[in-house]
Amino acid sequence: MNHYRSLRIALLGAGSVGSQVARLLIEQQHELAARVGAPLELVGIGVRDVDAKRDVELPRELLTDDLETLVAGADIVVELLGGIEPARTLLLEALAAGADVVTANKALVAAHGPELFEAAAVVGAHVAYEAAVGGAIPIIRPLEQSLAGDRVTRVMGIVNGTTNFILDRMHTEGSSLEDALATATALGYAEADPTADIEGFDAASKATILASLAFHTEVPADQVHREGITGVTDAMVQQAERGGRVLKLVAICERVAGEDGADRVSARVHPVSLPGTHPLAAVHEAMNAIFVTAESAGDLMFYGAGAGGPETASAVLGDLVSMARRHVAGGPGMPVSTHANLGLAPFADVLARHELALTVADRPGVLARIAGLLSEHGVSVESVRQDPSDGSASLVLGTHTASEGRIASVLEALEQQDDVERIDSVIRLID
Ligand SMILES: NC(=O)C1=CN([C@@H]2O[C@H](COP(=O)(O)OP(=O)(O)OC[C@H]3O[C@@H](n4cnc5c(N)ncnc54)[C@H](O)[C@@H]3O)[C@@H](O)[C@H]2O)C=CC1
Ligand SMILES: N[C@@H](CC=O)C(=O)O
Ligand code: NA
Repeated sequence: MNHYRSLRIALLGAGSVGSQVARLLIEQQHELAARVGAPLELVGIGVRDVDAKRDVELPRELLTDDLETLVAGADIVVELLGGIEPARTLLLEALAAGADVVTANKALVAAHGPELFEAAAVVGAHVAYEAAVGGAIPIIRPLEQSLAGDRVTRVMGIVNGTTNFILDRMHTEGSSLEDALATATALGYAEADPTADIEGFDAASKATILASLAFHTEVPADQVHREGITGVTDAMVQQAERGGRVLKLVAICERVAGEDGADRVSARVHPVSLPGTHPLAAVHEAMNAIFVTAESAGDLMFYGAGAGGPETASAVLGDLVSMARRHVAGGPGMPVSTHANLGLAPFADVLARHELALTVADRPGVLARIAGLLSEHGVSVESVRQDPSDGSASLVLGTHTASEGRIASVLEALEQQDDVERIDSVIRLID
């Protein structure tokens, strides 16, 4: 039986995720109340246009375009608007009034997390954001709580459903990036502005969040090296396939030892080419998979739906139940841990193997000259493939492990080389 008063839930946004959260809150209200020990009363749903047509039918009397007033009376505010403003201001107002906050907004948490956490700490409230990374996959809570006693060394994986969907369709169906993006958008996976997905901003926001949690360090979003998938061509997809490989967009967050012996954090997002037998190669459609390596726990793998309305709503409701239980039981929100305060490793120091595809003049000694140029920059060649065609040749060079800085200077030098007609592609290799 519930003896606690109803908890007032204000929902901001009724798009792909928000409409599903509203539906589930209404359909499962008795079950949720039993789990929390108090009824969860959806007091309003903040929308732009109360008369807009929606896929999910929502009670008209709950819809309002006055988001400020809605937030003012709430115990828990669930933000599913996306973007920075007005989400940031509304959540700061909610926290200042003592409400807990649940959000799926990785862009906001990555850019303004510390400000929100600080505002929550002042009033003993909490900001929960499980849905912000990996959609339905529990990954925030494992890093924040389950692994709080371990020393995480690496978090790596596929964290953007839209780009995984696109690359998967390019491989399996020969789709174009544009067509596959249109399908991903129709399925509710893409951001309101899908540039965030395809240019890697969304994955970089998630890398910021993962690295900050894993390494107990504030990692500013602009310190995450970011490359999206707009440079991935059909030719690159085919070239990967010829080698039995698959292209994926990955986020890699690592604790690395600097030359002075001090640990630093490296966080980066870019496409990689990995063997068809790699576990990440089996992550299809909009699924996500995240590997966490910790000193005592060893390797852990988290896999599931990284995007989608109902899937993401599951993580939002999980946070909501948890926040609601805290209201019933009492006690302050959990503090955010940034005690390690590690420095950030320069991207130029990151080590990787690369595959360079070049179109070169088909004349004697080219290969030797190019290999010599790489060697002058401290990069050694591990493998070479050459296909002659009409006076020029396509050359695919696999390098041994080299720093990103050395590879950048090799690419600059290749641009100047008379033998090199063009650099067709550069992709990092994962084994
Ligand atoms: N769609 C997905 O698979 C996932 C989305 N997220 C995050 O969840 C949040 C919501 O995403 P979606 O539901 O996909 O977006 P959406 O674009 O489908 O929904 C957002 C809704 O908020 C409304 N909105 C935006 N600004 C508003 C304002 N100022 N006043 C009133 N209404 C406003 C929009 O009109 C839209 O209906 C975003 O932060 C997104 O990054 C997180 C994980 C997965
Ligand atoms: N647009 C995002 C949604 C989930 O975070 C994605 O495609 O992963
Ligand atoms: Na999640």
